[in-house]
Amino acid sequence: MTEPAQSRADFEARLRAIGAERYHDRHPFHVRLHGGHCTPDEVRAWVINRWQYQSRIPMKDAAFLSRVTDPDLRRIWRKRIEDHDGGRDEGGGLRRWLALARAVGLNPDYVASSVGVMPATRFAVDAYLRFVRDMPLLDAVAASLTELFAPKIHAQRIEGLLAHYDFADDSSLSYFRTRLTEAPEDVAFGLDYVLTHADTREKQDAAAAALIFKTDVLWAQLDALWHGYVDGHIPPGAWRPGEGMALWTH
Ligand SMILES: O=C(O)c1cc(C(=O)O)c2c(n1)C(=O)C(=O)c1cc(C(=O)O)[nH]c1-2
Repeated sequence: MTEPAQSRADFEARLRAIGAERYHDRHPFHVRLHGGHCTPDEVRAWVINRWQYQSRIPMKDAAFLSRVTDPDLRRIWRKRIEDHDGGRDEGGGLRRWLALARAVGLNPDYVASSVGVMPATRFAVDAYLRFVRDMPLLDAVAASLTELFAPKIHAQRIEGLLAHYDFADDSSLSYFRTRLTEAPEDVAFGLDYVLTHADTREKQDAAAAALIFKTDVLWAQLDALWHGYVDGHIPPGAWRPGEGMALWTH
């Protein structure tokens, strides 16, 4: 027998509890990064691998849009692609991420090529893209709700990086500052969508499972980073310190 649906408030509390327990702000790599304990090469490895996630986000949002029949939903959702891609002249989040790459001494063209990304990162990011392409739209929106917890980690990151690393300044960290205003708008819509459309216990369970899946996508990327660059087990083909550096730093 299926259980009755949870109330809106209880279901929201359930989703938030998933973040409190499983979001990647609790991962030891982020504690190390924000606490100033990463070596410059560990920071570079993070920037290179995280590019894979950033660069696929607009592709997963395009996959989502390609399945939406409601023009109102498409109109709201397409902002996400615009935030990351921006206009031809000013660019968007992706270009801001490459400014961070340059600030940590990497050649942005090397980072943008994704050549040095670890296999585990590719698999995790690809799993997210496929999930959004293949699963019910409600689950796909629910998976994006990790962004509920992102403003906190972005604020911690700005503070931690500014306090501990020479490369950190307003321009190199502009990606995170911009997300502080972009993400809350997206997530307010996404949360309302999920709370409204998950109107049976079965759909609520599926949405909660989607959010857990997404926290795993994020966590697994940092596990791989730790294994590769803190413990020193760099997989074949992945970036090795010294590769992909800018010819000059500023
Ligand atoms: O720095 C982070 O910890 C972090 C996490 C997440 C997230 O929770 O998925 C996103 C972002 N940043 C981010 O910048 C971003 O644009 C973004 C989009 C999405 C998504 O699932 O659509 N998540 C995230």
